[in-house]
Amino acid sequence: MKLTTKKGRRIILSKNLLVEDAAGKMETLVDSLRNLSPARVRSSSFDEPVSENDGQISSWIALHPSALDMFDKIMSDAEGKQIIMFLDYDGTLSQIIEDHDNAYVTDEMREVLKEVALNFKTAIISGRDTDKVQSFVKLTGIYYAGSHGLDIKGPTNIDQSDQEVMLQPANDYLPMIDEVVNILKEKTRSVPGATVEHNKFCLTVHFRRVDEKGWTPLAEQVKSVLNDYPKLRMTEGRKVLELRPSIKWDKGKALEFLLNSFGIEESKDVLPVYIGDDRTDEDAFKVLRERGQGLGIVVSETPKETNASYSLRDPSQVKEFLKRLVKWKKQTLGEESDE
Ligand SMILES: O=P(O)(O)OC[C@H]1O[C@H](O[C@H]2O[C@H](CO)[C@@H](O)[C@H](O)[C@H]2O)[C@H](O)[C@@H](O)[C@@H]1O
Repeated sequence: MKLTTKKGRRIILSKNLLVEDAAGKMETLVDSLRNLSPARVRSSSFDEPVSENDGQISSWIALHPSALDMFDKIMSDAEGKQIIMFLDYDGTLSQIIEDHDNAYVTDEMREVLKEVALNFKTAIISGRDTDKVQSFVKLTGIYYAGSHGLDIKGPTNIDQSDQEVMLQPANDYLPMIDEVVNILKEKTRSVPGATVEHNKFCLTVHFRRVDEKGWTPLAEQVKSVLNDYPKLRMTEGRKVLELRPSIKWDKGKALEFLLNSFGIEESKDVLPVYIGDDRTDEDAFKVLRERGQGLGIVVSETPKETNASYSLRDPSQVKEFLKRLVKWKKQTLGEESDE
C-alpha cells in the first residue's frame, strides 16, 4: 500500500516502512530518521578536513560554502538591500539535546538575537508551538511562526512588547490534534524514552531517547494512527516523526506570507536570509531559490542534500554569523551618518 506525504513524498507500507529521501531514493523510515540527525563529526571540520570523508566534505563545501568564510561577499551582494532575517529554532539557535523541553537558547545567543531584532526585521520559524518558542527566546519585537508556520504572531504596532495573531490557517484542526496527541501518548506509554510533544497545530513524536531497536515498532504505531486520520500528514525531522494538517502550508509558505505582510514581497531591494538545519527548512530554502531572491544557509556538520546556498556548522557558528551581521549593520549606519 502506498501513501503520499509532504509534496508527493511516498511512503510504502511494507515490513520496513519505506520512504522517499530528498533525492528521490527509497530508504527505510528508520534509516531516514538516522540520516536526518547524524552523529556529530568531531574529528574533522569543514575548514580543515582530516577524516576519510574529506573528499565528500570538500565537494559539498564547494557547493555550499561557509557563510562565515563568504561573509564579505554576502554583504557586498546585500549592499543597498533591506535584509530580513528568518531563523529556525532547534538546531539553529539552540543546540540539539536529548530533552526537548529544555532546549533553551544561551544568554549569549539571546543577547545577539536582541541586537539582530533591533537592526533587522526578524522572524523565528519553528515546528514548535509558537508560545513555547517565545517562552524560550523571551524577546519582543520579533515575529514568531510556530507549528511549522501554522501559527504566526507578530508585534503589535501600538506596543512592540505585545503579540497579535497574524495567521492561523489550521484552526479547524485543533480538536483533531488534541485527540491524536492523547491517542499517541497512550499508545507509546510502554515504549521507554518515547515522548509526544503537543505543538498546538501539529505534534511531534520523539525517537531520540528510544533504543534504536524500538524505532521500527514506534514508527509503526505512529503510522497506524496516521491511517485513521487521513486529514493529517507525516513528516520526518531530526529523530522525530511529526503529524500535521495535510493543508498546503509549510515554512516556505510562512516565509512568503511574512514578506507579503511586510509589504515587500515583490521588492527587489529586499534580501531575505533564512537559516535552518532541518528537512522542514528546505521548503523555505526552495522558495528563496525559486524566487531567485535571498539566501538560504543550512546548519549542518555533515554533507546533506539541500536547497541552501551557504552553510554553517552549528549554533555557535550561527551566533558568530549573526554577531558579524549586526556589526556590519552598525558600521554601515555609522558610515551613512558620516556622509
Ligand atoms: O523547526 P524547529 O525549530 O527546528 O523545530 C523542529 C523540532 O525541534 C525540536 O526537536 C528537535 O530538537 C530537540 C531538542 O534539541 C531534540 O531532542 C529532537 O530530537 C529534535 O528533533 C522540537 O522538540 C520539535 O517539537 C520540533 O518540531
